[in-house]
Amino acid sequence: MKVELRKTFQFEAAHRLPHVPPEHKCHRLHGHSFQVEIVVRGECDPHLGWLLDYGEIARRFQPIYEQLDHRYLNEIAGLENPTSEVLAAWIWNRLKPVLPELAEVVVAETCTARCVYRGD
Ligand SMILES: Nc1nc2c(c(=O)[nH]1)N=C([C@H](O)[C@H](O)COP(=O)(O)OP(=O)(O)OP(=O)(O)O)CN2
Ligand SMILES: [Zn+2]
Repeated sequence: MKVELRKTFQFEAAHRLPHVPPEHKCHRLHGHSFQVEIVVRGECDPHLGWLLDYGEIARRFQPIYEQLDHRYLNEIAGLENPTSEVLAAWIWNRLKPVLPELAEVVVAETCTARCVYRGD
């Protein structure tokens, strides 16, 4: 039985988008409660009744979370232009090697906008 698990995390961070025109609101320093959804897909273990412990997803995401929470994202290597798209790919590149079942990274800066990255 193939299943998909979704585990959501929230972190607080500041950013600005240096490549948009100076009059764009996102050119200014501002902050978000970022929501990150980690999605894994695979075969459900018939004995355990799960693909992966949700807690295991959290443990593997934790070192990445610590690099992001309460940070100024523009100061982090690879996040000099921290759009949702760049951040989703940045998380994917760090998580996929330790979580091979990873299928999607979803990044939401606000309640109304989100970016989905599937590694391609
Ligand atoms: N494709 C992208 N567009 C925008 C990004 C992004 O990362 N990728 N980022 C921003 C800003 O960081 C902004 O903080 C979030 O934008 P927006 O959804 O427009 O925020 P609002 O809360 O102001 O949205 P409203 O629905 O208009 O209130 C901008 N664009
Ligand atoms: Zn923003």
